[in-house]
Amino acid sequence: MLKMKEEDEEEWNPPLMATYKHLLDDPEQHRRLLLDNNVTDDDEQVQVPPVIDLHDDDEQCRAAMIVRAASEWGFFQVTNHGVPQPLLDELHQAQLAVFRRPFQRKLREPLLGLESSPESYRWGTPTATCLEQLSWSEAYHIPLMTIMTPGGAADTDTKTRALRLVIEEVSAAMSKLALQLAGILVAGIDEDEAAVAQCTRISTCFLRLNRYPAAAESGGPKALFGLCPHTDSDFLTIVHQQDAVGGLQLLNKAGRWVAVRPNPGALIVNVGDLLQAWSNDRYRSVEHRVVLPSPSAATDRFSAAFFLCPAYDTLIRPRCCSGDPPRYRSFTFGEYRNQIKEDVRLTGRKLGLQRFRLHQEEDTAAAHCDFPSTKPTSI
Ligand SMILES: O=C(O)CCC(=O)C(=O)O
Ligand SMILES: [Fe+2]
Repeated sequence: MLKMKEEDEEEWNPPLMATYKHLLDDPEQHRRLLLDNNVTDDDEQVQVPPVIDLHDDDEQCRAAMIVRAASEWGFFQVTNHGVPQPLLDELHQAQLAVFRRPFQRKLREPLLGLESSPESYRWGTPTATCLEQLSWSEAYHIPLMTIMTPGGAADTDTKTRALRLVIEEVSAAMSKLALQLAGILVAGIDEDEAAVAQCTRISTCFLRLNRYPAAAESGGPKALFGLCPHTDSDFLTIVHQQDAVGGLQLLNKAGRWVAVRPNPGALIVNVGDLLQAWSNDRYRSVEHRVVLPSPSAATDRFSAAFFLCPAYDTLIRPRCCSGDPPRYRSFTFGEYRNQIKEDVRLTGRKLGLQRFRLHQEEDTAAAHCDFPSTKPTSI
């Protein structure tokens, strides 16, 4: 009986439809989303971010490809990345179960049953005043510190312990990969060994588990953002698209949204704001978004993203080469994070790097804050 209830969609879907009905029912909102934002999930696959085989014997060539992709695209895909496929499959299964818990439980219960559980659950966009600001998704934000801190979980059940273990293993494998890639990117700019160490402390890293409910659930054939356009506020991100349902798109240099179709066996890597500032714009933190799968797909989309962040007191100081003037003032990660929170609170938007630019130029403003509120959202 309980099982049947848990499997009832009405029980486990967040009330997105009811909460945002006023926006969904407004044809003008849809017109703006379709025309101004060109939201469609069937972008031609005219370009694909480079796929880099990390087993390639030629280490120098591999590093050069990574540096080039980060400069030209801000995005690339890696194969033979060292995160075991069975582990990723296990995470996917665990994620299905996690999101198929009753909504009220997701709101109230900490995911990992830890005594101090800073992991948080987000659904929709509490501050959205138009469809362009609405992310039709739910997510768990899990700081690595949570799972690395021993103790406090002794009284949790077997399922929760198993979940914690798989999250721990994925985080460990992804952080190893992220550190390896960050090392290559940092070395591409700065020979100083200390620079690598400075940017790659993992105390503030986090894993995010995303679920994008099928568009059918939104009540019809409407285009919606699963995740609003944004840049990541970290150093480097690794994303696993867990199934064949696409939707991730990036804004290319020509200002065109390009679909990043799921590539089985590949992980997606993207440059974050901190790496862009640190590299004085040689690496690009590009805007990206998730568009909901077409209603005909009628399938939820799942992804997991690992965010490599430095310690809050790490100073991000642009590394300039050959007389290039610094384009940003130095700032700490903590300062950056607080500024984003403040901007979102006051304006509803993340202003990001443009806040720290020394010479105000055009900059893309993302509408989405990628740091969740620390409190679970209520209806
Ligand atoms: O779900 C995805 O493919 C991308 C997720 C993402 O961009 C994020 O969580 O910041
Ligand atoms: Fe992102």
